[in-house]
Amino acid sequence: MHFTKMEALGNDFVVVDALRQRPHLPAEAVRALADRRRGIGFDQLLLAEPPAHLGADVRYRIFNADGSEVEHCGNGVRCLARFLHDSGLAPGPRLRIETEGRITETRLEDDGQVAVDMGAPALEPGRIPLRAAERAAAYRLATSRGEQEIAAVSMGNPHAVLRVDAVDTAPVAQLGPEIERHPRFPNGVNVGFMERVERGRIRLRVFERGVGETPACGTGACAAVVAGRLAGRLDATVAVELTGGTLVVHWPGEGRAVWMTGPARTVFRGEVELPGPAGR
Ligand SMILES: N[C@@H](CCC[C@H](N)C(=O)O)C(=O)O
Repeated sequence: MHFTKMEALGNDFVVVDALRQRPHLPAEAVRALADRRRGIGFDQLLLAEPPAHLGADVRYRIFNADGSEVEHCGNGVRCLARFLHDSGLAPGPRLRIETEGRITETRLEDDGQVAVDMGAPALEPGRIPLRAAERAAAYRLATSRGEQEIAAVSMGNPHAVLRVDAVDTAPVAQLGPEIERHPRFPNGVNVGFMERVERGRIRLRVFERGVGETPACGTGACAAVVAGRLAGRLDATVAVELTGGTLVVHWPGEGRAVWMTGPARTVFRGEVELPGPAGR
């Protein structure tokens, strides 16, 4: 299978062109390829397929390193736009990319950055999904470290956002996996730890569902800005400083789309033998 290894702020991807090849990629093959010693290594595998929706340039599917298929990936969609452009599959600077049930518009900027319209966030518990009687600005979750207050946001995929005083000492490794699989989130959840620095700047670490802590998470950055804006603590444009670098997120407010801008880069291209039925 031919593939392209890409990264955005250290969040890394294997992009597979399934327009010109037809790889068979069951969950165990994705897990084997994700292995950083025995495979290629990545946070997500992105599969570019022919679009099902009229007016879309391409459809793409997203698989976490644990083999689970998910709904959206903010850094991934920027890498996919860069891949489609650089490989000549969609040469224009503006693309319409189809993911599960939504069209995402991307724009390649003159300075090499990629901007993406991430759509409007969903905040109703049923759409996240979160088990809660009604929508609230904050929910209380029982954890082994006591009750935690979280905001819950769907950017197409589910996010819990916790406010912390200092992101460097936040209990990401302890609370991340616990909240990721908390019974209140029936589909699991990505967990963001957000430190507000000023109205236009936050620091963020994200424990990604199906992966673990990553250097950057695009949908996580958007969810954190939405949560901070709804709490009245952030301006419409925010620099989100993640471990791997900075994303700029712009959200005018409820009912409006979130825009995110940041880098997306090809690291190398390669060919890999797909793991056989016995995983060899
Ligand atoms: N890296 C991502 C998010 C990928 C999906 C996530 N782990 C999930 O399970 O929803 C991003 O940049 O948004």
